[in-house]
Amino acid sequence: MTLLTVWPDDDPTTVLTRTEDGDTIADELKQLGVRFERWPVVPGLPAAPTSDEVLAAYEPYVSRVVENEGYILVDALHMTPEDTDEWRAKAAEARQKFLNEHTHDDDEDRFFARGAGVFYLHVHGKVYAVLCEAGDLLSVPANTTHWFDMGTRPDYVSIRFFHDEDGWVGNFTGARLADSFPDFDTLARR
Ligand SMILES: CSCCC(=O)/C(O)=C/O
Ligand SMILES: [Fe+2]
Ligand code: NI
Repeated sequence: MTLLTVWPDDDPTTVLTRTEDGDTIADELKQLGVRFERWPVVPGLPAAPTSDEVLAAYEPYVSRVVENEGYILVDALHMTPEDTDEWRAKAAEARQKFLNEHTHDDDEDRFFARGAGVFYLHVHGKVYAVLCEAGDLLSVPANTTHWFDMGTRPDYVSIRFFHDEDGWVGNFTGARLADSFPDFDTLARR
């Protein structure tokens, strides 16, 4: 289940909000300008799908977001566990990059077609951790300070939407709050 946990940004031991209720999560996030939606999960995607396979499966939903939000580039990323040291090294490197707090000049719309990941939004002196699971769309507005944890064994397929041809560009703040707050493995284990 999707999970929202909120802490003061200077006290990861004090939980201000913890909810798995989709409507409550959507309402809380709306106050930050963040869109949260749930789409029906399409079964039968390959373990390591191509972008085209993922986009075809979710075509009507993807088209609606593209039309409503004016996106010009859409792709799908996947992390599919492999039992090799090479894969584990690649996964650890990918994880570390997104654990660094950053912003984007573009909105960050992500739909999870499989698996899970946690977006940590650092806004108004609080940290909002959204554990997204398959079927969740999260739209983080441009310039929102955040980090992302895919966990120690990343396993997800995510559709990404962009307003320009440059694709993913992160502006790193240099902060590393990720080391103080419960990580993906901890939140997903509940
Ligand atoms: C779930 S897609 C990979 C994460 C990403 O693109 C990002 O910017 C996280 O903050
Ligand atoms: Fe990001
Ligand atoms: Ni691949």
